[in-house]
Amino acid sequence: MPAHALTSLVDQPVYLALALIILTSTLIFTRLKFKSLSQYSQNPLVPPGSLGLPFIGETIDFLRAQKLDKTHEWISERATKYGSIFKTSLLGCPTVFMVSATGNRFVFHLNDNSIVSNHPKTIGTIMGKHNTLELSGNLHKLMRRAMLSFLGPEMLRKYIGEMDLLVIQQLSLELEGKETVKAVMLLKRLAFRVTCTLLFAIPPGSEQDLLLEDFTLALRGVVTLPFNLPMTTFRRAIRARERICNRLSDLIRKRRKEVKEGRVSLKDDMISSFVNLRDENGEDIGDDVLIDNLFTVMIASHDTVVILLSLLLRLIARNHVVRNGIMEEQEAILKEREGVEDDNLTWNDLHKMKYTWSVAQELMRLNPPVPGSFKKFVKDTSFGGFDIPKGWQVFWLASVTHTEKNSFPDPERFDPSRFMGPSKSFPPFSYIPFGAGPHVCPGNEFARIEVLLVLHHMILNYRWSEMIPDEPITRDPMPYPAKGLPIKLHRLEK
Ligand code: HEM
Repeated sequence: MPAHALTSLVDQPVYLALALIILTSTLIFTRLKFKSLSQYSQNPLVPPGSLGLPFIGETIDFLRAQKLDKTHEWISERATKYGSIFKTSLLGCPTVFMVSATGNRFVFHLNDNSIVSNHPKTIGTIMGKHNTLELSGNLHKLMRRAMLSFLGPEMLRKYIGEMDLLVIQQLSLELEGKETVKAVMLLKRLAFRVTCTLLFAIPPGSEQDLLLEDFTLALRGVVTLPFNLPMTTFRRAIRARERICNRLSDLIRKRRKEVKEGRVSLKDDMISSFVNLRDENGEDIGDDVLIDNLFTVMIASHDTVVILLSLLLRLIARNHVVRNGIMEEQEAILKEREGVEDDNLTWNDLHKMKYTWSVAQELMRLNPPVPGSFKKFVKDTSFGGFDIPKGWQVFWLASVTHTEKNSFPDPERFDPSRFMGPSKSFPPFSYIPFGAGPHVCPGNEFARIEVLLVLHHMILNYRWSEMIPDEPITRDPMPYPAKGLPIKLHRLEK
């Protein structure tokens, strides 16, 4: 899930002039708004820090740091200078950073009347205005419950075998006979296939392929400037979103009919479980809400899992200790399965993958796939002796508390054993790769299973090495290997 987006310029040069005019008018308008928001900085009790240049604030500097994978340093520098709560200004809005577990707790515990999501316009447009992250109150609870009925342990146990089969099929389709492959693209196709097949019951084949094409176009719209003009990335993304929504709308209609005729049960897939949802007054909640929420699941289950898996494959290629540890654990599981009738991995097998998951957890500590996101205060509030005015935003972020010395001794060291054994507990809100509070990720278990299955089959069948030594991570804004992680494959003899 993107933390924020403002990194690429409009892609058609003919629009540059027009874009500048729109940008200038937006700047003038936003500057007025900014002026009224930043006047609060005269208040000596607002957090210390610098609002930077008028309107632009520190946005350019922040984006540059992000692109170079130096966000952590950017924040730590200011935290050292001003303390664990400081102000800056990003994207035309005074912004507070709270770099402590207590700051995280404060932000995640505030209720809907005090704080709301504040994603950039591109995200709202592409995910839809009813997307789960923007919802609050009863409607949010209703949609989350419906999602969790599919993403909770009871259902996961049911479809582990199916997910295992899908992973095996997709890996053999992608890797059979290949000596090199771009891992990020492979993982994107795999993750999309798993979500569509298991959660939406859209069978693999041409329909999924067409959806993936549109999905890829739509995602590009999240990380561009929001100029809805012909031939821009944003316009193409909006069109792609419309086609996906039409398809989801057809599927909702079809499933509603099938459920009514008793041909499909509400427990068969997420779309079926959505079709009969009613609000607290028994009213239909509208297909537009259902569509936006299904599309949110499609997006939320994609880059997150792909980033984690890409970074894991990169790590395994680089670190022999980690590779050997995972290999040993997975071989032991394979051995224990000898003579077992069930062809596919089970819930029980996954629970034995403790070291493998600890590696993933430690990787998410140092490189959270969702580094953080914006929320906005809708009421004047105060924290740690500072006033935070209504209208200011806060950027909650995982990465800094993930390297807090008191919670994680020797924080820069990669050490999966932090997550193993009974004494692994960290202070609440210090480790938050899946967020926290009312919007905490409902797909964390689904993600865990998908990641473990892919690693199991990859490590037992292949050895791989990076084709670009020391390929860096870039944040555009998601933390991906900069060149898509091309790898050289060597199939292991059985
Ligand atoms: C490694 C994988 C994943 C990571 C690191 C991750 C992380 C997160 C984070 C940090 C949030 C909170 C965002 C916020 O508060 O602004 C979130 C929300 C969400 N995630 Fe995940 N996620 C992952 C996988 C998944 C998967 C596989 C699914 C679905 C199958 C999913 C579905 C969602 C949904 C629907 C939300 C919004 C929840 C709400 O607003 O109530 N995520 N995720």
